[in-house]
Amino acid sequence: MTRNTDAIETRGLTKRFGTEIAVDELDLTVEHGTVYGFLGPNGAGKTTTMRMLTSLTQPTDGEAWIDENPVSDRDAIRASIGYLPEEPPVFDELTGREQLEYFGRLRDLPAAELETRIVDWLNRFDLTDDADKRIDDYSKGMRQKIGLIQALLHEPDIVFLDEPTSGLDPRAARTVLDVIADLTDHGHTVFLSTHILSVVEELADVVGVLYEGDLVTEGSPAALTARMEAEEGTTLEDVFLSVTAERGPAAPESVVENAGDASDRQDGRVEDR
Ligand SMILES: Nc1ncnc2c1ncn2[C@@H]1O[C@H](COP(=O)(O)OP(=O)(O)OP(=O)(O)O)[C@@H](O)[C@H]1O
Repeated sequence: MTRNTDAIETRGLTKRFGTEIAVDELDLTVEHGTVYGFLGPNGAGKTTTMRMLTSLTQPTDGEAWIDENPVSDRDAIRASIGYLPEEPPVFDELTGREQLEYFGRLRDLPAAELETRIVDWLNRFDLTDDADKRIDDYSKGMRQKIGLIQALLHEPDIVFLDEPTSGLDPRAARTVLDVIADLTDHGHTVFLSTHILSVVEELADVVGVLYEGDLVTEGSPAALTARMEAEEGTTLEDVFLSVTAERGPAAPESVVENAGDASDRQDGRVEDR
């Protein structure tokens, strides 16, 4: 893929629910063919951001583009994106295979091609033997696998994954990580939200940490850990705990103002925005 535009761009993207600000003037740029690891504590605004980027909820303010198309233009971005939300959107009364066939038809995939892809994906996720069972008889992990296949079936340029390894056994989780690596090898972009930091450490080109709707730090995993001063063995978990530490009276404004410079680190906190 040789395009000059970014896969995802947001400027001042904001979502309010009543008086609560879930996402606060978010500026993000995600390049094509990369994995963006989107971290943050519970309630930080990650899902809300992904729902705005996939056109499932409208921003209160600001703008966002997928591959140069504004997210408000749902038809324009539909073919380019795949989304695995926290709860996979599946019909309990269908079998796994029927669910994927239904979804593939919605995406206008030619019948023969659709069948080939379904067989391949079911096989890859070890679901072939259960493909003709109703989804309401599936385990959480099996539903998750169907949701993930559904997000990838139409081979979208940009994939949004919310906790993709949730409920998966170690072998299936490894398959997911391999799939994500394959996607970027083929020029696709992955926007990945997870609480499993080892996944991000392994896969992400860039990590952004959201805290109370603000992007409090961003960089490659190596750069973020290096920024925590030259402490041997600093992990992404240390960075996460540092930048998402409760903001209270003991956290002076200057920490935020001087952000980005490890020498300005105070109270064990590092912020670059
Ligand atoms: N539909 C809604 N109505 C009201 N408030 C909402 C709604 N959706 C989200 N929120 C609020 O917005 C904030 C961000 O929620 P969001 O689900 O985006 O967080 P998250 O980072 O995805 O959290 P988690 O890691 O727990 O999934 C929270 O305070 C949440 O209560």
